Amino acid sequence: MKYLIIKFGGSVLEELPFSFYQDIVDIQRRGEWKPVIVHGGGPLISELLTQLNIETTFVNGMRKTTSDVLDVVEMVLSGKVNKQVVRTLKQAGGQAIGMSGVDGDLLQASPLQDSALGYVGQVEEVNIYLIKQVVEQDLIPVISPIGLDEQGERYNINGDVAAAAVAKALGGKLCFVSNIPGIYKEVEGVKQILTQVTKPEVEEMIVSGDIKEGMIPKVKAALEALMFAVPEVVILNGKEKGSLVSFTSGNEIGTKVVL
Ligand SMILES: Nc1ncnc2c1ncn2[C@@H]1O[C@H](COP(=O)(O)OP(=O)(O)O)[C@@H](O)[C@H]1O
Ligand SMILES: CC(=O)N[C@@H](CCC(=O)OP(=O)(O)O)C(=O)O
Repeated sequence: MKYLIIKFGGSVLEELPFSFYQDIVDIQRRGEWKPVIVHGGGPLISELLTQLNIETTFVNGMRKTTSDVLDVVEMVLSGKVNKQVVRTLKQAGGQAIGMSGVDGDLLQASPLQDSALGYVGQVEEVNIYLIKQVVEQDLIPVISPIGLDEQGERYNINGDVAAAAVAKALGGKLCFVSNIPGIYKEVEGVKQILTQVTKPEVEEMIVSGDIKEGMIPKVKAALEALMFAVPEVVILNGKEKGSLVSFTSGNEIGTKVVL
């Protein structure tokens, strides 16, 4: 069974064309690939935090998460965004089931070493049996990135980190769908999209500042996934119609991350 882990973030969520969801349903129907969705929703979380007058800051693309922030993160991701994605897949003719990483120990987590980030977690284990059961029922799993530790404490997990963990556990291809056509690099004042980027190049671009903000956890997660049995990782633009189908058809699209 070939799994395709599709991660889309808040950057593109509101702008994804309806055809993007239809493409996911089509891919599932054709049967070669089993789509598993992991989503983010960072900007929507920030919006609600601002409305509630709760301060929010990021360190290297990760949100500092106090317990007040954590409540809002869970509300937005596992409530609003997760159900919106399930609903849209239904409108596109598919059947999806929304799950948070909290449900059925789907994302077993531990706190990040960086305690300055508060309740931010990393994934220790993924309950792939649950995902496989759902997939066998011809349902598309839609996963929100909140994890639980052994004591039942919840953690905010970056969506890219969660998607890489799911891809690693399933050994599937990983597709980061974002609002940019790939990773760009400025060469003599001109922005160029890279068709492929290697681990040493990524590391250098983080140091030079060419890769910044939300792109940092994305490329780090991509490299981590590649080091553990994920056959392919690509970053592509969800606003570009047909981009996902193009990727599953083996065409060169977006930026491929390689070791
Ligand atoms: N070198 C780069 N190439 C492309 N995007 C970059 C780069 N460095 C930083 N970014 C930023 O990363 C963003 C994507 O990350 P993020 O906003 O977290 O997206 P998502 O919500 O899809 O996870 C882009 O919109 C862009 O602003
Ligand atoms: C720890 C951490 O940063 N968690 C993210 C979870 C959502 C997310 O990853 O959203 P995007 O995919 O839209 O970036 C956050 O709180 O914003």
